Amino acid sequence: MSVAIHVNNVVKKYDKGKITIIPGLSVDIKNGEFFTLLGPSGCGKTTLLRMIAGFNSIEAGEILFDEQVINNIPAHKRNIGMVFQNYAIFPHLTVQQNVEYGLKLRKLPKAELQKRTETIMKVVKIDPYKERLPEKLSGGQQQRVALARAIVIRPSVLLMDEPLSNLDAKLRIDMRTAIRDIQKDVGITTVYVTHDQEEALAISDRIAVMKEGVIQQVGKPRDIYTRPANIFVASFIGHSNFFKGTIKLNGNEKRITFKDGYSIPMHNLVDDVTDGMNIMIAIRPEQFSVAQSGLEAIISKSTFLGQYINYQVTFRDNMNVDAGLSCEFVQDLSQMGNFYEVKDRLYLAPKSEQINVFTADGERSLIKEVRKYD
Ligand SMILES: Nc1ncnc2c1ncn2[C@@H]1O[C@H](COP(=O)(O)OP(=O)(O)OP(=O)(O)O)[C@@H](O)[C@H]1O
Repeated sequence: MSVAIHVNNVVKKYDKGKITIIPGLSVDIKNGEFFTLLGPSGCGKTTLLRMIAGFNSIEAGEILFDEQVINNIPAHKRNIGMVFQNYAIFPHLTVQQNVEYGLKLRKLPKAELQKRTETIMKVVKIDPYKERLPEKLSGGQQQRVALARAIVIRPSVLLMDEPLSNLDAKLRIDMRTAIRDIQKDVGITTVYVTHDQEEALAISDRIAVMKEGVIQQVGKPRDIYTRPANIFVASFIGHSNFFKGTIKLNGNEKRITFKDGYSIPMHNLVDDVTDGMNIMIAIRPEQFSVAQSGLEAIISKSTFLGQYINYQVTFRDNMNVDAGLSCEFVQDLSQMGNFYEVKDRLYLAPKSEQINVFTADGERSLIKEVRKYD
């Protein structure tokens, strides 16, 4: 029923071939996986999703569902369920009629049609409203109807394009949990498009981070957050503070040195490095600890966030890259020592086993572990 999706070197051009949006993209999506395409606006997420759906032509390469090439199979024969941002449910049909619509088109026997409709309305928790028209439902309920209508036909693949972006913040969080639970319940291969990194991290089995039609990294949410493949991913997912530095090799010892001369051991975490090599260092706010020695910083702002305090700091000699931008570290209240005030001076020691190191141009991680996610 559900299938794996193989995208092999696909190319998408618009404007009679004058503009290339996707220059040659490959990715394998596993059967039953919740797979998210994440990237900034205009990077080609929707374009790729529409190629899988059959609404966009494919200029080169091929897309397969399991072993079958689908390039030339029209959209309505690909057995796909789709959910969009604007729900796209029929306003003149009740909830139940909306859900059973696709089954009627497929001329299912009445008993089977009723059974499937009832089951799916219970799964997505819309059965109490089955007689209502969509206008009498909240946004979240309407989106559940759209989801039920997409999965009741038992599609091979479920495609979702920013399905939560019309909902308010709290409902978005409730719905993303619901979508994730329902997807696991039904076990259907799902490709989900969003530009919201927090949503992607919360909902996905794996994420492909895209930039200008090119996949930058594919991986589990935790791996992408902890071991980004390049500076684009490190800055797009979560917050990172960036510093320039150099590699120091001394026998078997590998260290990184910051601009002010402070250095820390990198043990065997980095490879493919040479002595004196220029690098870019990315440190997340939670990857600093306050210590006796480290990078000298002055607190410029402190924000109490309940579980955490977030401090904005400036470093001595403005040594961080983009010194004009806020540089942050956070203190977990459960491990709280001192509180700090604006203008306090302190030393921040990077946790060397957690931080990330890249080539000077930011294009490639030098952390050995990243390779295993390729
Ligand atoms: N039919 C079209 N003709 C020409 N250019 C198009 C067409 N559709 C999309 N584009 C362009 O292709 C690029 C990628 O668009 P796409 O909608 O895939 O991006 P996206 O990553 O989904 O962005 P968003 O998050 O804003 O929806 C954009 O620059 C867009 O302007």
